[in-house]
Amino acid sequence: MFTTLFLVFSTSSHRIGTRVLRGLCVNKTKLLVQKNIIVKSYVVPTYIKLYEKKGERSYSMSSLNVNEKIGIDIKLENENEDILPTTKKLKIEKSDDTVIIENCSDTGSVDPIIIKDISMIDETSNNNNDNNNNNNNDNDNLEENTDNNDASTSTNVKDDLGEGIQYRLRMKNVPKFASVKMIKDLLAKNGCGSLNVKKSPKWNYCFVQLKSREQQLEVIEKLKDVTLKNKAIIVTVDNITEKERQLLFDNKREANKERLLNEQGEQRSPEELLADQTTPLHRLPYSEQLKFKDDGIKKSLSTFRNKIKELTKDRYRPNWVAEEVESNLPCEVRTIISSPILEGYRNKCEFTIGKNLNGEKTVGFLLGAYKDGLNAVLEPEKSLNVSEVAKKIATAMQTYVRKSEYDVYDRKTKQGNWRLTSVRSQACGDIMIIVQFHPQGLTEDQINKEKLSLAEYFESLAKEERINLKSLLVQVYDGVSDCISDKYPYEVIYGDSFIHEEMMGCRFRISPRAFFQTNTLAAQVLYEKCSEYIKDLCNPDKPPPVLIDMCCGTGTIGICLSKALGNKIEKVIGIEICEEAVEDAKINATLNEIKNSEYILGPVEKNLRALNNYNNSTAGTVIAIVDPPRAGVHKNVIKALRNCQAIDYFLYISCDYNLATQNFIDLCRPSTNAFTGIPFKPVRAVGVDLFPHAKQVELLIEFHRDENYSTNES
Ligand SMILES: C[S@@+](CC[C@H](N)C(=O)[O-])C[C@H]1O[C@@H](n2cnc3c(N)ncnc32)[C@H](O)[C@@H]1O
Repeated sequence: MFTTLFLVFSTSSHRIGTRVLRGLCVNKTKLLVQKNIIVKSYVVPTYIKLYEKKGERSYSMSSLNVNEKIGIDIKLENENEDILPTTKKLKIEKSDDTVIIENCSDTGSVDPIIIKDISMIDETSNNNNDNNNNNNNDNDNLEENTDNNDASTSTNVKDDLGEGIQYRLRMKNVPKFASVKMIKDLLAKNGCGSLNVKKSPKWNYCFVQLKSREQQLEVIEKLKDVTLKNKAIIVTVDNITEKERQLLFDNKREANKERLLNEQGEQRSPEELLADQTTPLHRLPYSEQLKFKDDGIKKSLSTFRNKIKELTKDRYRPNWVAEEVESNLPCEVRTIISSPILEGYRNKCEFTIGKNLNGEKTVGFLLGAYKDGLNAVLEPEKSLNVSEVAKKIATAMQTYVRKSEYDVYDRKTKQGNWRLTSVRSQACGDIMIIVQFHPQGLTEDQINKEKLSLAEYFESLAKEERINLKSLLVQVYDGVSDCISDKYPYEVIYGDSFIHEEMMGCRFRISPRAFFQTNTLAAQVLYEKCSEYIKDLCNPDKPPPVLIDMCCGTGTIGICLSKALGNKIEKVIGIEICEEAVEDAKINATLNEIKNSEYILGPVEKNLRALNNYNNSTAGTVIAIVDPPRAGVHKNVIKALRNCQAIDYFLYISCDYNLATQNFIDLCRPSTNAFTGIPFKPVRAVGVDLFPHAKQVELLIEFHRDENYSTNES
């Protein structure tokens, strides 16, 4: 009865990680898994998948469900009497370096199984398996391991990686919206120090880079029992050599390239492919685009209502959820407001410098992501949302780069110098250009010479083309990210280090790192809507309101609203994480004669004293407004809002309503130990289209304190 079994062990949710164990079933008396150093920190798995190899490349899968900590039931989905009985009870014992799983089934008809000499590899080292429940991925995993399934040759592959080993950990159960910063903070908070983290917004996992095996083990230990957004973090070792990493990456790229090219057939021209990528709704008439966005908003708000319904099943149910409404919407949702400008509306574009399909140096957009295998750059000539002046600058940069003695940066070989050009072209005419350059060992003199030449080139272009170039900056960057780095400095090589924009009769200074809404004219419509909502909330018989502008950027919302209300605001308090933006906000308040303002630098979740100050205020109204990044705000912000008795009104502006839904839920859910204070209720909502031809839309929701809550609660 010899057979080869593959086991996927997953630990209990609050413990370490998942591993693939590859082994040889010797006979059916005992299942023995010899552990290596990594398994040291393992606890008894709660979830096991067992694969039985049938022939060269065929596998069947069985589920082994853990029965508490002392045993597991085996249920063979693909039953094979020769190998395992239909259902087995297995007992698990573990010592420091061994896990023994033996049959304790009372049928006793078949002896326990022994699997020994098992080599252990990381489940994730050779594939993209992020989901233990994904059979395909598990099978992929096995496919990759079949070459070496003879237990006698087993080794801990991660110890034999040889040269260029990268000590990595894969952290799973990380919310997609979690930023690198959020994860770094979590690591630092748990005593792991400042570590390098790699994460894409599409991943529900991330990689943590370490210097040694010892550090790796230390971090694993420190991350035991750590949770993020209420989910236990699962950590697995994911060591890899640079060569292996590149190979995996190349293979994946090739596969993706094939997939992308075959997906829609070859009928689409590269320009169409790019248009579908950057402006996926461009084929629809604008009225249909608006309907698409309106429907999306309504669907998401209906989900939000259902969620609150669910949470209030056995307890107080607020009126806005209890009432039967055909639309199932939580509040009045007004028709989406269109953008006053449909084309060329983007005031910020980041162009990649690379090679086009003919191998010529080009400045434009990447056709597909580099990781997807399509790394040709296409000129933005036909891009609907790029302004004419930004196109002109991209073309000029391309001309410059084509003549340059330096090559464009190659994302694969990491050779070459010219990397990116970012163009800010504000509605008022101000232009900022940032050029990113890889030093590649050039001397300071060589780099300075290049900066000088670039400055002369753009200065004369600005004169010839009547471009209001206010700021030209260079970032010398030798990192790997494909974006303008937040950490590396900028050097001003022409003009100032900032530009200006005008909106709602106000003027704003914008520094290179500061956020500014990408469609100025539509943002003005959005802010006008906010001021309309706020005017309705202001009681003329009461003292003027205090406005708390969370994630205030350069101070736009607070300043515009203050002006729109005829400066009848008691005070504007802005909280913002980006230092340059806070500096801008302070200057902008002065520029616009807003005297009663205060700006706080730091994450809003850690700077809520602005709210606490008003906790017992009985004077005027306090209105909070938040316009957070895509992922929404930290739940502590919502907690503080609920607990701040002075705040009866809250405006939420979201550019990703699906991601913000959790914030809406936490704001409106019945009081719990975690979310104290009287909940809010949605009162009205409206979408404003800041992104014609793209899928995003801004959603403004007005929330009020649910005044019926305490009296109705049973
Ligand atoms: C969508 S922008 C809105 C900016 C501004 N309200 C406006 O309309 O121009 C989000 C802003 O939140 C800031 N931000 C991101 N995370 C933050 C945090 N945890 N605390 C405070 N500000 C944050 C960003 O730097 C950015 O300026």
